[in-house]
Amino acid sequence: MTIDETTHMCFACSPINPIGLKLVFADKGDTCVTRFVPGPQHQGWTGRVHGGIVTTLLDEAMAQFLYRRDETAVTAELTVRFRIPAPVGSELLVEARQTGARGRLLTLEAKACLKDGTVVAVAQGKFLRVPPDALG
Ligand SMILES: CCCCCCCC(=O)SCCNC(=O)CCNC(=O)[C@H](O)C(C)(C)COP(=O)(O)OP(=O)(O)OC[C@H]1O[C@@H](n2cnc3c(N)ncnc32)[C@H](O)[C@@H]1OP(=O)(O)O
Repeated sequence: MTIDETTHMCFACSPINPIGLKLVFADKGDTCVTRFVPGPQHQGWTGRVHGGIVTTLLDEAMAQFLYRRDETAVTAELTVRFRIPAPVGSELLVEARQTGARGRLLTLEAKACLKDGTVVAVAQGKFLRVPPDALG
């Protein structure tokens, strides 16, 4: 399945969604990676990035890992551990990798780090394969 870059409006990765994060991904070894600098519009408590935004980064990195490997799958379950507050204005490095596959169930993990390597949050994701036409 290939996404039409000119029309898709994914909040996380569309280049044309006006309020989206506009994430750009790359494969690095056995991981899928992206970088994001959260702005003041992404905060929850003052100065801290909203946990939902951090979760979106982690979820999308895992989803992109699969998409880039021709898997059509959706997030079925997601667990996030927020280790430290993510400061507004500091670049986050996000990477995802696959940890398993059994039938339709694919398991992945992702982490978001500051530039110095400090881990901000980690996630475990379960994704279920669906038919390509289920994703429009
Ligand atoms: C390019 C990137 C694009 C961006 C994408 C970003 C990622 C996303 O946001 S995806 C959107 C968010 N997620 C969704 O919308 C998913 C919503 N949920 C669904 O569509 C369905 O519940 C779906 C497809 C996950 C499962 O439904 P369905 O296909 O009917 O399967 P279902 O019958 O419930 O389960 C099938 C099997 O999987 C198992 N299963 C289902 N969920 C889980 C789970 N969380 N953990 C373990 N097993 C599970 C079931 O137990 C069942 O096992 P078995 O066959 O042995 O009985």
